[in-house]
Amino acid sequence: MSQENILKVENLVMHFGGIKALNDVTFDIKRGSVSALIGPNGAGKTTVFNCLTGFYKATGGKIVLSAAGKETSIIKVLGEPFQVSDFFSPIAFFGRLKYKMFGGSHLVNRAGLSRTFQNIRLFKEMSVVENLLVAQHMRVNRSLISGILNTKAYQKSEEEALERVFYWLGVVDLVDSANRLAGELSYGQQRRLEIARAMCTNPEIVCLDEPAAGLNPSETEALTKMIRVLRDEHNTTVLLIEHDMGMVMDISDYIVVLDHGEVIAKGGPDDIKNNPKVIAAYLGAEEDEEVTL
Ligand SMILES: Nc1ncnc2c1ncn2[C@@H]1O[C@H](COP(=O)(O)OP(=O)(O)OP(=O)(O)O)[C@@H](O)[C@H]1O
Repeated sequence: MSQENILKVENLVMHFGGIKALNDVTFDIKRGSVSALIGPNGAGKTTVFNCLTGFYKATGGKIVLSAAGKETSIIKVLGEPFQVSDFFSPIAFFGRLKYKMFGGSHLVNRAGLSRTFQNIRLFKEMSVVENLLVAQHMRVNRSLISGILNTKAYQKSEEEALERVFYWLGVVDLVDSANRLAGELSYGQQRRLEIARAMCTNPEIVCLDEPAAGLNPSETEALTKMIRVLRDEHNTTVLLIEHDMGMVMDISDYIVVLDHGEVIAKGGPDDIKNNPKVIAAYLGAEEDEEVTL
């Protein structure tokens, strides 16, 4: 994969019984970009996110993440079915067995990809700080012996985790709410906390599922600035699903449009705005009708 692309999705297929949610979805995401996945309701956007982040095991296709200095096949680390050829190659067999036993979405996160959810999923009975500490459990020193002996290395690891918490709370403007329960925060604050939680795992690419849903215009504007900060000051690639077209066109370097589980257009905001197929998909308009997004 070219160094320019952080994510390569090739011929992705996802079936739920008889429902073909995704059919041959192919796109690349450039490192350091803000990209958007858009499309009408039911187009398959969240299903793509769920396949990328390991919540679903795709029925077919390839997803390759180029982060943390290596290429990771997301479908492989989730545990693929055995192939007949594995029985002639012990290396291939044990490679697949390892991921069947120990693979999962935690490895996708460790490989450098994290996400937020369309329906906020915070630990509402825990404080803001605790939510961000829990998110880091894969990165901190988890040795039982070190914990019991409270070793220097253990203390240092805890201090670093706390520093990361306050760093990201600063970025999302929630330092003043650090000790409040997550469930007490306003909707917009909870959305920002979800972003901070995703960023605490130090991802190279973050997938935001409808980050502006339910936000008022000034909150959406603040969110737009925050996403630019992630890209420009933290070198994080951002892939978002969003229905707010004003925000998508304003912030995106690249847009992929899905309809009925298929990619119907890809390109910059100007190409997408004027693409008759996209207009037709969104507005149910005829392709030659004069409608703009
Ligand atoms: N777990 C599931 N089981 C069965 N069908 C599913 C499942 N998840 C998604 N689908 C189906 O896949 C299709 C795509 O759904 P998806 O949620 O990905 O669309 P979307 O583009 O994210 O829509 P929205 O903008 O409304 O969130 C829909 O027909 C949906 O019913």
